[in-house]
Amino acid sequence: MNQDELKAAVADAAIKEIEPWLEKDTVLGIGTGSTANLFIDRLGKFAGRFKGAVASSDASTKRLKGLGIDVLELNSSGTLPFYIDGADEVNAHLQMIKGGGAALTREKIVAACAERFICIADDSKYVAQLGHFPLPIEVIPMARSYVARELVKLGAEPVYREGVVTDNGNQIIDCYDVMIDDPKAMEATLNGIVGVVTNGLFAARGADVLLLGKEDGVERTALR
Ligand SMILES: O=C[C@H](O)[C@H](O)[C@H](O)COP(=O)(O)O
Repeated sequence: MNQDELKAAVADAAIKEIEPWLEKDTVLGIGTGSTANLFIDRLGKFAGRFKGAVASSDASTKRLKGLGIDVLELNSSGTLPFYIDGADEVNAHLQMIKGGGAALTREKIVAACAERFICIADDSKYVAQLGHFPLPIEVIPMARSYVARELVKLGAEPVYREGVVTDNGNQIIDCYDVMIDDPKAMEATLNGIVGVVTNGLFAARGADVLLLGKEDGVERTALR
């Protein structure tokens, strides 16, 4: 199976995981990216059977609406039963790096409001140690150079993702050469730099379930 087929397989598995919970008052949290898109496409056939979705990006909002799924405000949706999203890297503790598509801030907010985070990924995303994928950091534009200097002090090599403006009107710095020994500590340290809006480490709130697409099938890991 190629990578796209593995992504499709985990999207199918995620539908099976949540389908029994699709009732008239169910609101789902929905992620962003190519794997999340495959999930959204499959969710389309259930439009009308559940209340709607909270989306983590303008792109996912557009895709959901195009399939007839109502997109709701997070502030009036309360706690969501599920958040379904992909990852750029995921480890055995279901901690992740996310934000390759610059949607990390809204993803982290919607994930924080969910009872269960279901991560869907092909097995190229599975790593022993986070940090091979450059760690995205969303910054307030006027703080970009300051944040970059602070990142250098931490041993990272920050690179401005030129031309990218997030859905929140901010900018992205990608951090190369950071092997992350303690993801929770690193997440907290990066959050402490003035001007950082969000960093792409999802460690304090990682996933609860990982559906990992492998050549011999979808492997399900549940931590909670
Ligand atoms: O900002 C983007 C998100 O964090 C995505 O979930 C992540 O980049 C994975 O995307 P994909 O499924 O396209 O590999």
